[in-house]
Amino acid sequence: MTEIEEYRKKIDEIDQQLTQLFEQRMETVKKVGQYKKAKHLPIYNENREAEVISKNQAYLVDSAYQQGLALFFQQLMAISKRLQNKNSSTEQPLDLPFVPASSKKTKKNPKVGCYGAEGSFSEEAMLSYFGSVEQPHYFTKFEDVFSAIEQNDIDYGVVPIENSSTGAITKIYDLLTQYDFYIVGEQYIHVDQYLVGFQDTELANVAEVYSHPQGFEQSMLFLNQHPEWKWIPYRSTSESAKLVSELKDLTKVAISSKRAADRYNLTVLQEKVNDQHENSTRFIVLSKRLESSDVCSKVSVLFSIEHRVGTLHHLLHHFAENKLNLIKIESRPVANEPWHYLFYIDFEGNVNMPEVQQALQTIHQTSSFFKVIGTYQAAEKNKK
Ligand SMILES: O=C(O)C(=O)C[C@]1(C(=O)O)C=C[C@@H](O)C=C1
Repeated sequence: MTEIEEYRKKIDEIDQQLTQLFEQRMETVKKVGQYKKAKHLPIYNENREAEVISKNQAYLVDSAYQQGLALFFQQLMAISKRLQNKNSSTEQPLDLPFVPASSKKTKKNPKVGCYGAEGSFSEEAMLSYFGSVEQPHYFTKFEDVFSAIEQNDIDYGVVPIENSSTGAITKIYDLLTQYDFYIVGEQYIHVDQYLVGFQDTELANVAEVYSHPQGFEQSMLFLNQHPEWKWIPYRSTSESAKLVSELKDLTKVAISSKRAADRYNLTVLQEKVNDQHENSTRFIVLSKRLESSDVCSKVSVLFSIEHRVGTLHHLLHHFAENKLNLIKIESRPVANEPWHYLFYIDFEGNVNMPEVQQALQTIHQTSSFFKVIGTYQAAEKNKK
């Protein structure tokens, strides 16, 4: 027998013992599960799990294995919880207030609104998503879209949530926690920013440039070439174009879409001033109701966890365990609780898939706060 064969023989013997012990442990875990079911106790017991890990770490002779052993027991207990869950009928399926979704094309004259004015990127996203909209509503501030949904002035609201160059639009994430709404759709829009003004405006005479902070942020390289210009942040890029058009002052320009320039009779002074050529924004469609159908291929959840080492790792692990592809994670501070965070996760799947149900169930049990904030059809990313 070669040296490696001898080692492997030894490993095989150890594995056989481990397997026997694993089976014994699972049989016992099953009994604990039955006990918990009878006594209406929750499956997940955070303190007991911490105790199992620390107790066994203390048995180690070589402390270099501490972390590895902790991971080993975390995995083992994750298997236990799955087993207990499977054998327990007291576990309520996640109580999600779904309404069956009709196709977005067949919705009967919904009242729809978007952030920004006519000519805005949000309007473009709204029209791309819904096809056409009868009497669209326009809102100056992100929050206005949310309160219009709240007051039933509109059934659906379209807002930007993320830009490919500048990242998350954090205000929207915060509003998603403040309002109890759901994401029912998404739309990507290719974004090119334009410097717009009057036909007779000369760049050398410009004193002020108006835009939404996102417009400035996406066009930094261009703006840095004109350090003498004063940046005036305004409600949205489209409203900046509208304002410049109304002010009729050749020293004032705006950064906006070409559509907004056309809408407010302005001229393009400089094309595509955005830093990154591949610049696109992801918009979400919000509603008071959680809609779901077979075509939904993406799920968004919001949760918070205990402020302890390893909790996030432990929770994210449930996605991998259920072979679910995580698309995005975003964290936002919890209001009035310094250094505590809310996590937003988008992942691929449909809520009817058993592995999605399983992951949602476990995350629900493991997190201190949990909400499914949307199920929807993933949109095409490279929409120009
Ligand atoms: O001790 C329990 O309460 C169990 O259900 C067993 C077990 C384990 O596998 O050790 C499983 C899940 C709990 O979260 C804690 C521990």
